[in-house]
Amino acid sequence: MVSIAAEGVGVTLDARDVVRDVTVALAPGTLVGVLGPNGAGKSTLVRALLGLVPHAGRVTIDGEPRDALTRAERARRVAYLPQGQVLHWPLSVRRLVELGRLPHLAPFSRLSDADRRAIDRAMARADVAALAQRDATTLSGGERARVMLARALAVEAGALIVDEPLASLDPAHQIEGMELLRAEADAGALVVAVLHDLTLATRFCDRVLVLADGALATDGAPRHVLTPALLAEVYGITAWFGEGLVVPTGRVR
Ligand SMILES: Nc1ncnc2c1ncn2[C@@H]1O[C@H](COP(=O)(O)OP(=O)(O)OP(=O)(O)O)[C@@H](O)[C@H]1O
Repeated sequence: MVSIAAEGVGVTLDARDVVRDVTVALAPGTLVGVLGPNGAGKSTLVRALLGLVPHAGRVTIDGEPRDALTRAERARRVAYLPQGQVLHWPLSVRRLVELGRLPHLAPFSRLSDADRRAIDRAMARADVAALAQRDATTLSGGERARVMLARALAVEAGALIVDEPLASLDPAHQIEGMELLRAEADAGALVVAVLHDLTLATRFCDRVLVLADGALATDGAPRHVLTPALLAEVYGITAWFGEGLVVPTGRVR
């Protein structure tokens, strides 16, 4: 069980405040969507939580200051799938997913049976077992996205932070991806997912943080906070709401 809390987190890049004074407490067993328009600061916020970008304010993991944990300890507690990763080396898919076990390995040690089982589980859950021997640089965008998700799952961390994990996935794999994140949360993990799809966020997330211009515009259960007024204000769109669907229908003039 892993919890993450941010207090007054702010990020300034090129003299611009791209994340502004964000305070949130993220509990184990929840699937939290991070929403907001392009450039709102979603990726930068999750990178700040992970300590990958210098920031103002405080971040704690399980109540301990994040920076008091070693890099390996952080990596074992919080797995991260960055946005749009590019692969440079011709590794097999299996080898790539194996990299997810690195935080668990002592220097120069080999994978244990437990590591291999974790890799098998992650590959099965992300539906990439059939790709195991493929050169990862030859995968389609959607296949690559699922392999990267498998690598993050292979960590078997208590918290999983995924940045646009559904990008390039076909509709069936998008739903499967969200079901998988939901199952992780139901099994006790804290899952934080940067998302663009309002319907999937509404259907699967317990809570959404909506960012606008770097600041939290709202934070709560999607069905309560994703209102026509909020979508107009934050995204500049109109939307049709019904049966758990939120379908953008036009732009606010
Ligand atoms: N290294 C950087 N230097 C300067 N500005 C940056 C840097 N990285 C990001 N930004 C800017 O910070 C803002 C927030 O970027 P971020 O990637 O966090 O947005 P986002 O909400 O994740 O967007 P998207 O939905 O397009 O992925 C953007 O305006 C971006 O151009």
